[in-house]
Amino acid sequence: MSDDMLMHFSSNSSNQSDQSLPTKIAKLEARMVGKVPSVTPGPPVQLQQQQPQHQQQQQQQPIWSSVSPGPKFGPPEELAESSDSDDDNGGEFLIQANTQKRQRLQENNNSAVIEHLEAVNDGRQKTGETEETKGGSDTNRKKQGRGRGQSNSGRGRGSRANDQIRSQVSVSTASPSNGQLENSYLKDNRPKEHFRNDNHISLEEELASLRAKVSILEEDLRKSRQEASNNHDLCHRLEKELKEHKDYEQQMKPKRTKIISDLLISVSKAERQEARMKVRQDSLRLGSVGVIRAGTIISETWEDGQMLKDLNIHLRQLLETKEAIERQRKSLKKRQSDKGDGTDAESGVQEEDFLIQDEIFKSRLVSMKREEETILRERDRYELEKGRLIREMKRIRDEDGSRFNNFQILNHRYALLNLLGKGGFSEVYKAYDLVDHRYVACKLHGLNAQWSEDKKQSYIRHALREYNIHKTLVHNHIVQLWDIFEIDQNTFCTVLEYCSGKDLDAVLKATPVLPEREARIIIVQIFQGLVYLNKRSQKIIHYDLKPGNVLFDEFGIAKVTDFGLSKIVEEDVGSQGMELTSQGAGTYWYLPPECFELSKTPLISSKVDVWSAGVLFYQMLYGRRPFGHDQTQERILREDTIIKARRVEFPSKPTISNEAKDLIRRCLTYNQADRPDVLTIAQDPYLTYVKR
Ligand SMILES: Nc1ncnc2c1ncn2[C@@H]1O[C@H](COP(=O)(O)OP(=O)(O)OP(=O)(O)O)[C@@H](O)[C@H]1O
Repeated sequence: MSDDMLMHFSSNSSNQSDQSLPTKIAKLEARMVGKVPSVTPGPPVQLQQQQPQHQQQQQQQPIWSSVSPGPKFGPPEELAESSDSDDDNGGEFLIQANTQKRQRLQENNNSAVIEHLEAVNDGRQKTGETEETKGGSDTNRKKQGRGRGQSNSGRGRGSRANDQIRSQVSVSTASPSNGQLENSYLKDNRPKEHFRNDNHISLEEELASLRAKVSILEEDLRKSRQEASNNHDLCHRLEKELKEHKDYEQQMKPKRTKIISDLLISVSKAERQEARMKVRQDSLRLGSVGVIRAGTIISETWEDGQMLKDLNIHLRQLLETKEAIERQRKSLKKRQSDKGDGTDAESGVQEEDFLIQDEIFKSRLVSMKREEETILRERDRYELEKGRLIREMKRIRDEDGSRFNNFQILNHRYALLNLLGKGGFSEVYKAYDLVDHRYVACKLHGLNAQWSEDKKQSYIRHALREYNIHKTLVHNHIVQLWDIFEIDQNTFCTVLEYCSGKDLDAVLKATPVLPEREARIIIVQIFQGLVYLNKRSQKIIHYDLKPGNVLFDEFGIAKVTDFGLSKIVEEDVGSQGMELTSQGAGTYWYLPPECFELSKTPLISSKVDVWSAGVLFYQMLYGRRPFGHDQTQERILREDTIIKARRVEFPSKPTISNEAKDLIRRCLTYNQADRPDVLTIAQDPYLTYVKR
């Protein structure tokens, strides 16, 4: 075997996955041809470079000189040309071609040998890289062929290299009669006896196992390529499918939106119908609004329904009977005292009869009292129902009169459904967010067209202020504000988290007194919301805490809402609080004494909310507000009711725990300076639920 072959092995195998394999093969081949001592481990090219050039020439000289250019191949120039395009030449051709090349190299003073080998090697590496990325393209094959010079054809890196190994190995082992090799062996002057048979066999075995390894690796490579190509196809197919899905989705979106909003509209229409039917039915029992005319003035009046009428008649009859019995009893007593000696001579009534008669009257009166109490309880219940009916009637009337009652879709996203209620300057609609797919509450703020431009601007400023405060608040016990947008010149909309439960005002109207346990968990949640407002870098005073501003979601979680009057606490504010510059129209029952200070600008702090929460808690427990319960707003102001509210009184009924009363006393501390702030009162054991 020649050095030339070694060079082939080394260069062909440079990109194999098992780097040591070609070296091994080369070493084995070298050993087989009797060059064992001259081949040291490591890439052969490197090996040759390390040797002095004259030594290389000496070693190569006999082989090259022994090979005469055969008539078949012609001059080296021709070979160089033909090798470029011919991919089908076998190993024999390669060896001869290289030999031709070598002759030329020798003529060039053998100095270009190493360069040539490096070029061949580089060319192959390059081809290997190109093929790895592009795999099997014709252009690459050509490049590869060129890169390998005459000795290589354009097949894949691994397979070509291995083919070459195979062909060259077979040349050296299976075809000892090959003229060139024969010649080289003979000229090398090495006796054939050098080859020991046993050694030869073991080397052949090793060679065979290496070949097997190579073919396994080739097979693996082929499979990996196949897999990569399959994955690529799959990826391509999935991408296509995804695009189709997206297109379909885009196409379906308007249809789906239409279906959803149609469904919502039919449900809402059914709800509207049901609500109106219920009102009609309840009106029969509980009453309705009638119209009375007095001259040109038309006013509305409430007319009780049959159930209330019957109850009232029953109650009146009961009272009349009671009065009659009282009268009877009085006359019996009179007769008894007139008789004196215990016998009514005229009527012959005995003393005992008097006593029995009186006992009958008394017993009758007691049972009538019981009956009266039952009727009164029933009437109270009807009164509550009547209140609810009146609110529902008002809501329906507001809904019928609203310009947003025709199921509009606002801002291309919010499908308006039914009216939830109407406030001072706003209508709140239940709506469906067609983008985020959830129910929301759309609060429609309408500016009165009659207002002056100044008033409109002031209202917008006010609403934007509320929005800017509210939008930053994210807490479980604060109603979330999602969005704001303009509808027209005089109307804009804020989008709020929808709370499907009643508000606390409606709850207390239906059940004026809550069990302490229920009231406690509500006030705890309100305080958690307040703590959140006071733990932010920009503290907020709600300033309008009242039952109507506490909403419940579907799970009964209480949430504070309506930040229309809230104040941002200035950073440099002292412990006494900040100046209340705009009083706002807070509800007087729930505001602390400092807010009624008229002689100077009041200083306020989070303690305002502590007072309001105390009033709320009291109201939930006792069914009435602690100060000015029966008074109008105007009267509270006129009579300085809150300014005089120095001490809170607790009714004897219902029975409330001392801990709850203590909390209320702390919240309703008259002096602002002595009253705990939100963060302090939140530590109260009654509000913490921690087992001690
Ligand atoms: N986020 C919401 N989810 C469900 N219902 C709501 C929501 N916000 C308000 N409502 C209901 O809408 C109705 C009107 O609310 P709004 O806040 O406009 O009225 P108000 O507080 O009574 O009036 P004002 O704001 O003028 O004091 C109320 O019955 C309230 O319970």
